[in-house]
Amino acid sequence: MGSANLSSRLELRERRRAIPPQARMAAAEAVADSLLLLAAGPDLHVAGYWAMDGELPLHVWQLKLRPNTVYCLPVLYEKSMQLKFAPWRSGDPLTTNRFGIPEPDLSPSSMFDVHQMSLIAMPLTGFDARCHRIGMGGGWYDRTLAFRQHNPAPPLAVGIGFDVQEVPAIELQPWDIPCDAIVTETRTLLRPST
Ligand SMILES: Nc1nc2c(c(=O)[nH]1)N(C=O)[C@@H](CNc1ccc(C(=O)N[C@@H](CCC(=O)O)C(=O)O)cc1)CN2
Ligand SMILES: Nc1ncnc2c1ncn2[C@@H]1O[C@H](COP(=O)(O)OP(=O)(O)OP(=O)(O)O)[C@@H](O)[C@H]1O
Repeated sequence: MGSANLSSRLELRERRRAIPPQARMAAAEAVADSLLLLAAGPDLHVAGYWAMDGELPLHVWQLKLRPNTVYCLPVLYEKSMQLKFAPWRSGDPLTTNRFGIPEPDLSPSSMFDVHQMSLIAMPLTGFDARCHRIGMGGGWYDRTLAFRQHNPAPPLAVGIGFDVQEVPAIELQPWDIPCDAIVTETRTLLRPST
């Protein structure tokens, strides 16, 4: 996750939680429209997340997706310590993972591998103008997207966060996978090409 230490990660999570409900709802609307512009093709598989701990909610985006786009949630696949992606629609059964986050209740064989995804929206704890990200510290997205170190998109890796989560500069660690884009309630940042 770069140079941010534990206390700044906690501080950034605190900032995220402090967003008032109305601003949070408005942000969910704005981010939905920006995400729809980023992934516009037919028959897409896209991944969101079940927002918790003040994360920017993606339910508006999910509701606005084209009918042939498959919305998925991340699932912890302990065998490889990577994420798989499971299709989920409102009403489908859920279970909870070891962090207490809801996951679709499906067998791993019905889940999608990262290579089958077109776009993965990742919750940010912090980000900088170069599209470097700080996550929750588990390394789940970094391990899952490690092949992107040497391969182009897809999947497009899109960080989602509020403007207040921006920090001056995040130093990349060798395993860090930068975002291709970061979407906030006011902006879409595209990663500089160098
Ligand atoms: N909504 C959401 N889903 C997600 C993530 C996420 O950050 N947000 N993940 C992103 O990687 C993955 C899960 N990784 C996670 C890693 C750490 C913690 C976490 O809350 N750690 C707590 C300690 C929780 C505990 O052990 O009981 C903490 O640091 O306070 C959560 C998720 C996949 N799904
Ligand atoms: N490709 C990888 N191979 C092996 N271990 C990795 C890899 N990527 C990350 N890790 C491990 O994960 C740990 C946490 O990484 P980091 O602090 O960057 O997480 P994060 O990016 O904030 O979390 P997340 O990716 O879940 O949002 C690292 O210390 C590292 O040990």
